Amino acid sequence: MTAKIIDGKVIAADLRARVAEEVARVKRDHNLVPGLAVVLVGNDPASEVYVRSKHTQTQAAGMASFEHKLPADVSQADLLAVVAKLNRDPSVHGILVQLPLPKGLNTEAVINAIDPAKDVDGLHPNNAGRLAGGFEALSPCTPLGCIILTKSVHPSLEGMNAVVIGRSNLVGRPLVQLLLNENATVTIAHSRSRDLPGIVKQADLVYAAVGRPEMVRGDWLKPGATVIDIGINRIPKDDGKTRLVGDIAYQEALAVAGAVTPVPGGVGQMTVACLLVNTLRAACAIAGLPKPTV
Ligand SMILES: NC(=O)C1=CN([C@@H]2O[C@H](COP(=O)(O)OP(=O)(O)OC[C@H]3O[C@@H](n4cnc5c(N)ncnc54)[C@H](OP(=O)(O)O)[C@@H]3O)[C@@H](O)[C@H]2O)C=CC1
Ligand SMILES: Nc1nc(=O)c2c([nH]1)NC[C@@H]1CN(c3ccc(C(=O)N[C@@H](CCC(=O)O)C(=O)O)cc3)C=[N+]21
Repeated sequence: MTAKIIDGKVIAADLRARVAEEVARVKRDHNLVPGLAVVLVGNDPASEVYVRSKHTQTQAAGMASFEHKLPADVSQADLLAVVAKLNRDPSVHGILVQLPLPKGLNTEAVINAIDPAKDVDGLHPNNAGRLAGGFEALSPCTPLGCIILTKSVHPSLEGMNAVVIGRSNLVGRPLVQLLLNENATVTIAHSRSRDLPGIVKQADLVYAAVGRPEMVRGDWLKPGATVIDIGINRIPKDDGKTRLVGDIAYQEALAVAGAVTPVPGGVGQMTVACLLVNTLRAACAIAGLPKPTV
């Protein structure tokens, strides 16, 4: 058996095209140009790659893109002042502060300072709490992308056994909430879980958001399972360059699973596309317009 490869590139491109159509519509009918501001502190090369692709794709969708690069030694007060300015700026509808922040900065205070209406990362406690309560909320982009990729294989997740490995505020926890909203039965695993292979064996849907290269082995999987690999790990190659691998042993998974997402070309593609969706949604909500159809 060889698993279906879920093509994040194609699904993300389709989503971005639908966002671009809606952006053109709100521009034409309401003179509204959704704007996304990204704040990058320091110069982590991986973050710079992500921020650049976000910038290109935001503009390609017809939205405004603003970048704020701050030195790694920026003070907490100066960073908070940038956030406050973006909160007040009417051309900005989405604010993303790239994480992790350099040591010495208080991440929680920075997230709390973002206007929840512009919190396109869904990290502000208002949004995280609303999501956990089952209320409408801006939800984190990576989990949103995971749900879309899963539904490309299983249009309904009702009653399926899902295992989420990882419980971060950015990925694992919000993914659990979105899966509950889809009526899946959800198990949450983490570094203190016992018998992870045994837990994964029960799952129709496996989500790995750990940050450990190829941790989930093929023989952990239930045959036919749908496997969504969220991990992005940079591994050194012999030629001095690096390659990306996920948290799942991809070649092994292909032989056992029903469907698998590749890394790169899977979840990462969806994260950026969903950021555009959230920015469009935030812009419409702030402007008092009806919810967009994407
Ligand atoms: N594709 C994309 O768009 C994105 C990819 N990522 C990638 O996803 C991965 C996870 O990111 P993030 O959630 O931010 O990472 P965090 O480091 O915040 O969280 C990792 C989680 O994995 C758990 N964990 C660590 N070791 C083990 C283990 N041996 N067994 C089981 N669980 C373990 C931790 O458990 P505990 O809570 O007990 O410490 C924690 O909950 C990374 O590779 C990151 O690069 C992240 C964001 C977006
Ligand atoms: N506030 C905040 N929000 C985030 O959503 C956030 C963050 N901080 N910090 C870092 C992580 C990581 N992340 C990725 C997004 C896209 C790709 C992506 O586009 N990946 C491509 C490949 C990129 C490459 O080749 O390097 C792919 O998987 O196909 C990867 C990783 C968002 N994150």
